[in-house]
Amino acid sequence: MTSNERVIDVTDLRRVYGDGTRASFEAVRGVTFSVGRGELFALLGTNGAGKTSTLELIEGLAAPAGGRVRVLGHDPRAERDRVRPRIGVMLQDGGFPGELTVAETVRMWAGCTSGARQVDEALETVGLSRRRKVRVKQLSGGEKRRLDLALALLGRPEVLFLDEPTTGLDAEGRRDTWELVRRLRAEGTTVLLTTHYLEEAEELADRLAILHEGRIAAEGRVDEVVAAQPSHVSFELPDGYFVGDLPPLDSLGVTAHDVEGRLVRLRTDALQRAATGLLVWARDEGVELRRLDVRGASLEEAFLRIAQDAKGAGAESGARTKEMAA
Ligand SMILES: Nc1ncnc2c1ncn2[C@@H]1O[C@H](COP(=O)(O)OP(=O)(O)OP(=O)(O)O)[C@@H](O)[C@H]1O
Repeated sequence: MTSNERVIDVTDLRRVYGDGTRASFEAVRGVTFSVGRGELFALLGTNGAGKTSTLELIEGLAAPAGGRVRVLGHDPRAERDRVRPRIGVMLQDGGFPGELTVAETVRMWAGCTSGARQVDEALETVGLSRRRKVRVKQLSGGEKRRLDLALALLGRPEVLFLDEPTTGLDAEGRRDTWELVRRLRAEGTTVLLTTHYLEEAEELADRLAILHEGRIAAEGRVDEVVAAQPSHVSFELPDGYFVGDLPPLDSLGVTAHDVEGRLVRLRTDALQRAATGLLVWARDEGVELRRLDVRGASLEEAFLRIAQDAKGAGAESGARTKEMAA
């Protein structure tokens, strides 16, 4: 369920590390996007792309070097008192005292949260009830992530920020968290999450942005981002045939091809036309296309391509400049 209300609105956001006296680094370089009420927006990106840096600006934990952030219509930093009670934040590392038990940690946190859930309910929600008496330092990495999530949910937030919520969870834990996030979203919670897992974005996100080196390289619904990528067909040339014997490749909608030994790889934006044309040709010739592989574009491919393209273009990557800090 989404609406036109922009619950999160980010315009030309910039973040610079360093104080200008040493080499500074611009980690977020003009990021713009918005998230509607009840929507789940995923920020994807390679290591160091700027996901956490962006999230922290939106959470009001750091001041932007440029641009504008609004959460629920307010500046999350200047108007922290108006924003903080309505949001839930799950950081990458909650940093809770290791000596406290799980239940004590939740109780302590609840003391600072208005309208907090009961401790039992909070632990039940994330599947930690049986670990309530265990000290935080004895929890596994995945259990710590669940505790972080329980604390983010304590105040029944309207807007939930999740920084890599399933890192360190096993497959079942990840599914459980996805289920919980889906439930929260169905109840109307707006969610902004960062993740390394493409499957997680595919499973959960209404829309996503792929960040690369501090900029948004692609944005939209999963199907829109994927549709911008080519599909692939590959097969082995039948004995005695050459590429020139195939039907004209442009008539099949093929945009690029390469040949390695007998293996032919085609790229196309018209997968059905290319596949049908080849199969009809093979049938008419009475030959078999061995090792035939017909593959639609995927989010993974979009992601890898963006990273690769940027690597090719990226002499400026990692540029550290002083003037950016100004
Ligand atoms: N405190 C800091 N001082 C200087 N540079 C920093 C600091 N924190 C992050 N950076 C740099 O900013 C860039 C973006 O980091 P950020 O943690 O936002 O990326 P990320 O996309 O969240 O990465 P990851 O997926 O690895 O968590 C990286 O190049 C990182 O080295």
